[in-house]
Amino acid sequence: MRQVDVVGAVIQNEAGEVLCARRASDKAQGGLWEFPGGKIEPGEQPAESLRREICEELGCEIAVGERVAETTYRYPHAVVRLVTFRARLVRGQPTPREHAELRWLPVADLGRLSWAPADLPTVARLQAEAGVRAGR
Ligand SMILES: Nc1nc2c([nH]c(=O)n2[C@H]2C[C@H](O)[C@@H](COP(=O)(O)OP(=O)(O)OP(=O)(O)O)O2)c(=O)[nH]1
Repeated sequence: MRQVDVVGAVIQNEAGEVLCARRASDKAQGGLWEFPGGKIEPGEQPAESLRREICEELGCEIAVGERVAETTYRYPHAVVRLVTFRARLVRGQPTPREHAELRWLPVADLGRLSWAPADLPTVARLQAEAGVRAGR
């Protein structure tokens, strides 16, 4: 089965809210929420791919920080290895060029969205770090 390496950005604003992006309905995992990002192209370093994808998808610039989580998830169409990184905006404001919707949410509320399955370990990690109890 096709294996894809994907990077996702956990972008937080000054209030600590996390930028959540809803996938367009015509894509794989359409309508589900994700951390914006995309596939690593051959020869790219993960942080480089992430900066490129955010620029293409959201029209802004980020600085990439430490890794949050890494998961491998077997979807019907491919095996996705997702690595998420903390990131902060350094220029511009995120604008949805490819996503159906963008939303800033407090970490405690992330569990209210329907996430792509590969993203759930990142959500759990962020909530554990913030001391949010499961099921809230
Ligand atoms: N960008 C991103 N993709 C994710 C996340 N979680 C997750 O399961 N995915 C999946 C969805 C896609 O199958 C794949 C990433 O694809 P992508 O966003 O680069 O591209 P796409 O669906 O437009 O790709 P394509 O196959 O149509 O070229 O990883 C996530 O948090 N961010």
